[in-house]
Amino acid sequence: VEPISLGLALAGVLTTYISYPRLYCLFAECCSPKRSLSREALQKDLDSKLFGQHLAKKVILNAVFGFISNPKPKKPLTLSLHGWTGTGKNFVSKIIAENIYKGGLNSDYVHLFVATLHFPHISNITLYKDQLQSWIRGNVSACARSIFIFDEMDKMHAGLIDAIKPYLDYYDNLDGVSYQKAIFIFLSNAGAERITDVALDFWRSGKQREEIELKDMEHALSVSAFNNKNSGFWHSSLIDRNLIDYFVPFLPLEYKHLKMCIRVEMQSRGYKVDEDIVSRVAEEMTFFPKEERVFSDKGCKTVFTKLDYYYDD
Ligand SMILES: Nc1ncnc2c1ncn2[C@@H]1O[C@H](COP(=O)(O)OP(=O)(O)OP(=O)(O)O)[C@@H](O)[C@H]1O
Repeated sequence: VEPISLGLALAGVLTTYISYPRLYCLFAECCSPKRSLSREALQKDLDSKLFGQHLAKKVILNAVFGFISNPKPKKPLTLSLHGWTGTGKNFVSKIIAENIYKGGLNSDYVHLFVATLHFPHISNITLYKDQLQSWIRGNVSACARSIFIFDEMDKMHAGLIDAIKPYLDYYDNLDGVSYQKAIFIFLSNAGAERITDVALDFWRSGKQREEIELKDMEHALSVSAFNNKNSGFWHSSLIDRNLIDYFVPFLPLEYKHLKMCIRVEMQSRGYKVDEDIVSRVAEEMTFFPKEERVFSDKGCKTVFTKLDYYYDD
């Protein structure tokens, strides 16, 4: 190919890319993808991948889809996910991220903060506050539809989260930046005991777990519970100002849910599902309360490493 023709061809491709951003976004990741979130795809993902969390599924599907479909939200979407360890809080954040951005958690527009990793020293709190503010400001300036996930919120110093309070509020813009299209997801174990109490009451009275309704969890996730000194709750000021849109309860997982997690893992490793191994791995887990052994201590968290023992060749 002669250089002039090649140059013209390249220029043509470049012009097409610039004039048709939609075409460009087919090949590279874009902020605020034109292809808006598909409710069906998100629902399918939640139904097929997330086990034992009927309440979380419903709230998340409606909250995320409603927010993304709204062209002019008045404030960013703020979800606070609560529950026992290993019940799917990080996992669901990943599903949300993947349904909005192709790259999921690895997308340039999705940012994960882990309290003990990114903000370990209380003595550096002033520095962390400045860093967090400028990090969020910078990322939202670059992409309004940025997603921020804060893990281990109950281990985060309360003063630190106050630094992002203005960004979660109903401002059209702050210093020229609008945060109204951003999504903030907070993960914590706060309230897990109370959620478990409700689930246990249902189990003891012979009711189906799926009969638990959000209103049954109201007390478990009530402001008074979180403002209780012993609850370790971190964001009472965010609650006072009604800046959290949804409190999402994650129920403790039962034996049958562990088996579902193990089957998925076997399949993803390319093994044929062996029900005997599934039961043996699930039985190795520890359950509580001691007498009834209903809920898994670690949710689905360590089932995967236990599986290694059976496939060590
Ligand atoms: N409800 C669930 N349905 C399907 N898989 C699950 C569920 N809960 C957990 N898992 C599996 O277990 C892994 C660990 O769970 P995850 O990290 O989401 O727990 P978590 O609730 O965020 O726990 P922690 O509070 O300790 O951070 C997930 O990556 C997923 O593979």
